[in-house]
Amino acid sequence: MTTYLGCIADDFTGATDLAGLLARSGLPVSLRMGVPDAPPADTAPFEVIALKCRTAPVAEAVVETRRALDWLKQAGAERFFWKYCSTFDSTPEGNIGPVAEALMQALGTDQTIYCPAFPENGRSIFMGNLFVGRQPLAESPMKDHPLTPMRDSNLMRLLEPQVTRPVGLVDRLTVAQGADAVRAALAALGTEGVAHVVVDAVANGDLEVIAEACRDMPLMTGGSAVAMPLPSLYRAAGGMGEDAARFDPPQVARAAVVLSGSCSAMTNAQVAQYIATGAPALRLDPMTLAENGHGSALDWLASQDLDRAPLIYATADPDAVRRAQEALGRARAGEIVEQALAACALAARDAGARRIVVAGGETSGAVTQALGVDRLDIGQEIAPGVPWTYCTSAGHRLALTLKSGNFGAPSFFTDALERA
Ligand SMILES: Nc1ncnc2c1ncn2[C@@H]1O[C@H](COP(=O)(O)OP(=O)(O)OP(=O)(O)O)[C@@H](O)[C@H]1O
Ligand SMILES: O=C(O)[C@@H](O)C(=O)CO
Repeated sequence: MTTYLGCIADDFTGATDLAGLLARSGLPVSLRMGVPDAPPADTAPFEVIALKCRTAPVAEAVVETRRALDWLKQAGAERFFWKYCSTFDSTPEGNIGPVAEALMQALGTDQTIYCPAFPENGRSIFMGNLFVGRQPLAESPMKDHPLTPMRDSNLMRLLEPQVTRPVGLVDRLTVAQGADAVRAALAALGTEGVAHVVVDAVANGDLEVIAEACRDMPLMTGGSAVAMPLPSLYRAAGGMGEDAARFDPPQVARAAVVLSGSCSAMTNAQVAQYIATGAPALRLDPMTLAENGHGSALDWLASQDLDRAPLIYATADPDAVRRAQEALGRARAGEIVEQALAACALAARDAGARRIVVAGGETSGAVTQALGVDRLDIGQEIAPGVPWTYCTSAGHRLALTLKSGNFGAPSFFTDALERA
């Protein structure tokens, strides 16, 4: 099947978020975990490749995204989307800007847009400043993120040190005038040599305007929501087969496990609420893991009734995360936890778990890699940007949900388990 849009996501929860929003169109979306080794076959109109490169060294992220681009080109895609976090998570070195520049160069294009807005999840952009709910990004809980603390809310200032060419803005006043005004503003910026354009959006209507204005750009970049209108726009333009069947989720056994490595404020609330329901829960402490390994977590898991969906979590408040990072280093603390949760996922699968709920993008990357999952089919959305997905791991059909740190209601874990 022709691929209309080739998407590259910088983490695994971000990729399921994007795939879930594209799938709202009813058109088939295929999500590949990492760049497939085999050349494209059995492709969908919307292909998403999930990478784990949000916090990778810049050179590594550029190489991986270029490989993904080549695969998507081979699949026939002519337009591309670079998906990063709706809270613009990146280190001062990158990787959002350097990857965008590398993709632009490979595609021979001089301009792209940056629109991480996701109004349904409270992310809006006004005058180039990103808000999380009513708080500027740098005053939101994102200031304490374990890997990418966000200490500035201005997207132009965040992007400038990451790119070599000029950065500009199309503001909300222009977006409010419609797609032609956005196109004209982009063209005017283009004549001034502005390659990287942040575009304001505060509501889904703004995203529809922006998508309409930018749908023919070789490369768009942003959060998932600005891509959401694209399937309908491409379908309306004609030429897209209507016969592609929507994915029909399989029945999976009830046995489940919940694995949480996200330390976001929302995941902290979700863990607390799930424990309050009486669910069995085990807290992992990075310092203890560093000293003793994760054997005792596996022993605990082996003693659990998986029909009660036990929770294993390293989720902690910012002070506890800081203490662990001071003792072990930021990257090492993260890795130890990711390895432990990945080992728990494998053990749970081998013990019969067929529904696995994972919280956190890096954590999801570690878990899906451990499970050897290379492709996910997109099922029902549990919360905006968090669908159930289905895959095969060691011959077992599994339902997997990869929850972005900040997404979902406080009742998310129960909500998820009630819906698959
Ligand atoms: N108690 C802890 N102390 C230090 N680091 C931790 C702790 N618990 C988890 N981590 C690490 O923090 C990181 C959390 O990142 P992750 O991407 O999984 O969650 P997130 O950023 O909230 O999710 P998303 O990227 O979807 O928004 C992981 O590397 C995880 O291993
Ligand atoms: O855009 C978001 O907020 C999420 O899809 C994400 O990328 C979390 O890692």
